[in-house]
Amino acid sequence: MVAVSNPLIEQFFVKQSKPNINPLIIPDIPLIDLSKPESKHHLVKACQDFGFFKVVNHGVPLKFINKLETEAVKFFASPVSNKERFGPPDPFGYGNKSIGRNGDVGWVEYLLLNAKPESDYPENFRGVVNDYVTSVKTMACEILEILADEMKLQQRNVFSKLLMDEQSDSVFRVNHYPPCPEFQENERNGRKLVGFGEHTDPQIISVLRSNNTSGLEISLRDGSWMSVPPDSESFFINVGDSLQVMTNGRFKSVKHRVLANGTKSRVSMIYFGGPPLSEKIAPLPSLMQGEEDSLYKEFTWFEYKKSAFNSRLSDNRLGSFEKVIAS
Ligand SMILES: C=C1C[C@]23C[C@@]1(O)CC[C@H]2[C@@]12CC[C@H](O)[C@@](C)(C(=O)O1)[C@H]2[C@@H]3C(=O)O
Ligand SMILES: O=C(O)CCC(=O)C(=O)O
Ligand SMILES: [Fe+2]
Repeated sequence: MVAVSNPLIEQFFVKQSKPNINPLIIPDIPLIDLSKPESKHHLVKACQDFGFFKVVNHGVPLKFINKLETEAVKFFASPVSNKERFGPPDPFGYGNKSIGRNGDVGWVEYLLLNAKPESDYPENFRGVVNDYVTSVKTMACEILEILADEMKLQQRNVFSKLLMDEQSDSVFRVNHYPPCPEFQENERNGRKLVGFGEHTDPQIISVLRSNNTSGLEISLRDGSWMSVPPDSESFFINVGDSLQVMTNGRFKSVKHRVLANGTKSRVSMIYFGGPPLSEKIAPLPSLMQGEEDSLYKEFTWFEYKKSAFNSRLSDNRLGSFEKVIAS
């Protein structure tokens, strides 16, 4: 069979992909059960080894999750003219296929919102997003506080206070990856349709929940891609670039991407916990050992965010903030 060569579709295929992981050596995604005290001992290792883990018994009420998903499904199913009332994203609002301002595209439509409740949310999202974000933020802060405890940092709120701050620059996003029937043929030919191209998240921590459609993949240390089995009852946590810097590279900001599907639509919702714009992002002094040097130049979240939003999705955004250490 011949692959579809519709030029409009072509741009959504992955150009060069590192191999998928060898099925014989698939590692387990770290699983953290927040109701089990012993689970906390695995958190630091998960952030160091993967920068990614799954959370169960998270305490986020199911009714908040379901209400938000219902509204999201309704919104994306509404006429284009309705959705476009909320676009284009500048930076907040409705977007379709175009991601960011620098030419990235994906087989996705989305709503990007300020995590602080705002009156320009689509009507039905107002209270619903607030309930959901408040609850997810509480869970993210609990995780960040356990991490601080486990790393024996004196201030257990050293990370979480950045999300709790009135000025916290946090973002909320709902993504919809519609099925692409034209893609089925290409899938059989081993081609991959990109929903959201490979990238790391710039913030401190991202909390992701999706419906039961697969698509999310994380990049492992050897560069192979591992597919994350979806689980609508759990949350997935990504370490962001800022947490990598604050831990002087001990935690890894995980590279990830989403592949779209020929038949099933994927709906995901992600809270990106970020610090206030004026916050200095630097390795925590209390974490540095002996003569340990900072791996990064000094910058504020404002400076990093500005540089991130001028970059392409797959760029190594932290690269220009790394120090050249003389050997
Ligand atoms: C191509 C881009 C989209 C993005 C801004 C950027 O220039 C590079 C980072 C991208 C990202 C990834 C994580 C989040 O989804 C996001 C909202 C963010 O903070 O950084 C997106 C940005 C976006 O979609 O505008
Ligand atoms: O939609 C997803 O599952 C992940 C999307 C993502 O990584 C992002 O929006 O930054
Ligand atoms: Fe992401």
